[in-house]
Amino acid sequence: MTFELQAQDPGSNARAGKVTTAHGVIETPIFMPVGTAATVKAVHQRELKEDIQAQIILGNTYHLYLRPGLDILEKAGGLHKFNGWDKPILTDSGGYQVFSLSGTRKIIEEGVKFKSHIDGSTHLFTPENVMDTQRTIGADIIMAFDECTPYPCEYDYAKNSMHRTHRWLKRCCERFDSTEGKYGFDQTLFPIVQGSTFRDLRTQSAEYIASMNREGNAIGGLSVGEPAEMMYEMTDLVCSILPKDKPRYLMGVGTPANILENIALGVDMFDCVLPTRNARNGMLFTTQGIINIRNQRWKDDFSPIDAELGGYTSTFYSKAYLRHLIHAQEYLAGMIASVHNLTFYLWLVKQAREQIKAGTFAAWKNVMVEKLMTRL
Ligand SMILES: CC1(C)O[C@@H]2[C@@H](CO[C@@]3(CNc4nc5cc6c(=O)[nH]c(N)nc6cc5[nH]4)OC(C)(C)O[C@@H]23)O1
Repeated sequence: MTFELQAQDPGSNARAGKVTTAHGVIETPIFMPVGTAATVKAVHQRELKEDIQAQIILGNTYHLYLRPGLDILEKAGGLHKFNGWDKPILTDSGGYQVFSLSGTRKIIEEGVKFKSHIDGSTHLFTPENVMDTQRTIGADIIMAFDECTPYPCEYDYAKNSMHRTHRWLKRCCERFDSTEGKYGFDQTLFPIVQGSTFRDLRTQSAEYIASMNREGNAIGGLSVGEPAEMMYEMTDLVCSILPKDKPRYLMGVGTPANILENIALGVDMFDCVLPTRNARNGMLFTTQGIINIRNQRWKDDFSPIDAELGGYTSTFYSKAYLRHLIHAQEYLAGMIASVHNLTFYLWLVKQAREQIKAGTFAAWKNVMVEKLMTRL
């Protein structure tokens, strides 16, 4: 994987770049639709490619390992073959999902013991077997096995957790660097900065992760309930330490405003379940602001969901029709709303990229953040 820095905004730390992987190019800043269990929920691969114009999607080690399982994924020839997505894929290492999904889990030096949220069976994730699992899934970019420190947490817990994550990272690198891709293409391992909301720990973790000199770096332990200002303070500090010539991936972020603010701080890659999760309950992000389509006021509004955005789904269907589908709990409701919200997120980062290349991002961002927060 390579990263080419193409432009830097004069009024902020925003930058535009190009990541090249075995499955194609990613233009940054980029938003990565979350496709947890081999599917971006309710969205066809064709829509992702043509309407949403997604360039990379996420998969999740925890979910894919439990279902459909590694045997099926290997027989399919990896996740790209299994779900038919032939562009780049990034998989999260599962550490976080073990904490957020599996009720029972136990962290030991070896790794994390947990019970499947599907059938209650017990499993042990270790840095080594999570690397092997991600080799089998076959994502272009894979994440180190880490502990996403919960928020809030005591300083001593955050410090011990960070050091364990650093020891796990060393084991991830050793295992990854001594194995090959299983399907004839190269994969890339990103380490993850932790340190919770403590400046000295974040500095220490960013310095350690930077010293590993991997092809890209991730910022973890954020978007876990901390105030937005704290997220921005930690991101700003970590971005000032991570190398400029490597892509920076801020995990689990976020709202449109969070994304623009973090682009201004120097982040290149984002993922979040918000666009698809909110879509399913009728919360739409539009070029004019946020719409709760369930609201009475859209009952007889036959205008397009978002005429400014473009794209088949947001233009062909009306607000009144989508409101009807949501109230009727029709499957098509989630499908239309998900394609719309993801189209909006990809449109937003594309606009940001254009503004950065034009050198006008900083002022544009401030206007956009205000506008995006408007509740219609
Ligand atoms: C914003 C929103 C709506 O996104 C939802 C829900 C709760 O927050 C999210 C998003 N935040 C988030 N922070 C993360 C940190 C790490 C991390 O430190 N390490 C690794 N390996 N993976 C991570 C994945 C992360 N996702 O995390 C789950 C629980 C996946 O659902 C998401 O609030």
